[in-house]
Amino acid sequence: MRTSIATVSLSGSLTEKLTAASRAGFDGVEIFENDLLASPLTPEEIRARCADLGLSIDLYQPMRDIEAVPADEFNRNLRRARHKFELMRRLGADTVLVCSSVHPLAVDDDALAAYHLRQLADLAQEFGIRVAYEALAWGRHVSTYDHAWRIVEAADHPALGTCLDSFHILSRGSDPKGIESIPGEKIFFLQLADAPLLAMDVLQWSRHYRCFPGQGGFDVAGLVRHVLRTGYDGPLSLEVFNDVFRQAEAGPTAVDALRSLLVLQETLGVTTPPAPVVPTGVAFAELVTPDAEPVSAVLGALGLARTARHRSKPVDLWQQGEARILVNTSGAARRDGTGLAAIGLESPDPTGAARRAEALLAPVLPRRRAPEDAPLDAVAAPDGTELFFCATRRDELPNWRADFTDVEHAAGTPGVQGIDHLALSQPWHHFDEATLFHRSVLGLHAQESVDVADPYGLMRSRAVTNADGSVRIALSVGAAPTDDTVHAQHIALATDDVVAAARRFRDAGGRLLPIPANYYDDLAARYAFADGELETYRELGILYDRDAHGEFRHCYTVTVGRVFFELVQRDGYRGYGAQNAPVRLAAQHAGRPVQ
Ligand SMILES: O=C(O)c1ccc(O)c(O)c1
Ligand SMILES: [Mg+2]
Repeated sequence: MRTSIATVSLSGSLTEKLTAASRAGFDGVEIFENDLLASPLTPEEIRARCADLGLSIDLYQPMRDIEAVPADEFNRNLRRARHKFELMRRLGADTVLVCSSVHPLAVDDDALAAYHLRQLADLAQEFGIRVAYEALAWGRHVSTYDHAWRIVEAADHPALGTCLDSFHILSRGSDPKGIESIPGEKIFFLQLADAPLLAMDVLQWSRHYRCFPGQGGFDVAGLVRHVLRTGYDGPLSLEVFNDVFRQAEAGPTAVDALRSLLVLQETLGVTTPPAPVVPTGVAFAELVTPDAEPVSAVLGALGLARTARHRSKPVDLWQQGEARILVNTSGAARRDGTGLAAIGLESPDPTGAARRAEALLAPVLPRRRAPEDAPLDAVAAPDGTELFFCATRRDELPNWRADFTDVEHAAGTPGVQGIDHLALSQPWHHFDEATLFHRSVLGLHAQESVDVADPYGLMRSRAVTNADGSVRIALSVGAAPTDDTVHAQHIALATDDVVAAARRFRDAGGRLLPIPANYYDDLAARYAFADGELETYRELGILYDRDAHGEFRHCYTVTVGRVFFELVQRDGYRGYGAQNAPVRLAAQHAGRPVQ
């Protein structure tokens, strides 16, 4: 199907918006009136720019407060409409959106509304223009799609149809099944937006919190299914008013937007991109650092051993059990300190996984490798983390491990069994995009988002996982864009005895994050522990939580660069210790070196 996006969904000048929509691969745009008014380009120049960019202008919008108003007011509206239709002729746009009136003088009179819309359609027809009437969820007298349709039906004019907007329909809890009784050719336009399920004023909800389909809580695909049954063959057009997208860079937002429509069409069975290849484990996590020494000291104390070195690059493999951590000191390594740069995901079909990623607009990374290295497919996540699709122990497939040569090493200390989860902080304007990316590109399941209090802001966190929990990635975003505590990343290592692992770490010279005594007093009030248990936790800085599935004990190392480690003992527990995160964040702030 054709894809379109309203310019209001993207940041920047009109030219920047059009360029971003075109680069992402959209077929058309809805031009939002304010974007045109603020543009130095003439309508003819905008038309030419769109043509050069391969974009059709699918809708001009909106016209407001047209119908069911007093006669003199309506006559002024017709005069205004004539101006706009002339403008649209210059633009080469043939459909205009009219949203239901919120005018204080508008009357509750469907016959009058139909009469006015018929006159407007008569005028529009002279210009070869079609009028699409949309019910705003907060319209004064017309606020539901079926009501708007009844008026359009009564007006009975070939240049008048309706515009359906998933936000207005689903935010009011209307049943979208009734859409099927509208003839497809009378649905002149379809606008799509999702939104998180919030209990708030619907106008504020619409103007600030809309998001792309699949990023909120509405069944947008279900609604589109009803629309398609009518025979509607116009574009799927995104109209998303969102405070974050207004500030984010237009280019990535447009890609995120188009990805949402690709996934939607897949859900509807309209297209069949390569199927998701769900990762089955974490092959490795790769840290880049300007100085290997501090991070190597922490890894050594955690019981990992430096077992191998890349044969052509300055990359060491540290290992214990199934936990594999690469430490990369190459020139490409970040100058801003130690960071988590790449994740190796164990994939049943690495090539298929890369094809899926590419079909969903993930940037496929060039294979920066020596001729003898294993050809690894990799894509970039929205935060820039490189995701490698790996086949670690399958002889028939290229194995990244074969690029490493074993080095002599002491055995390391058993205790750590594998990587429990990875926590990646997202740039503040990429959070919804990151969730949709991990779900759609990698086929991971997104859990509910949780809010965590940080002393200097609120952190949102959302985990994406595979079915058996062997891949768990916790995505988070902080309120303060420059706060490096909130922006730290971490690697959580699984152990079946966190007390022993924490002791060994400390005895080997490692520094655990100290946790305040008040936390343990509270734990004592909430749970009954065996004699001495709480004292041990207090001594080591071990945190405790419990859910319906089991108990959770965990502790943290101090931070190196932007990275810290967590030791995790998960006895059936399914969460991530969100209950304890505020205490952990406060402790990390307190422990930061004074600047
Ligand atoms: O919020 C508004 O005013 C507005 C304008 C045009 C639309 O299509 C819409 O859904 C909302
Ligand atoms: Mg709309």
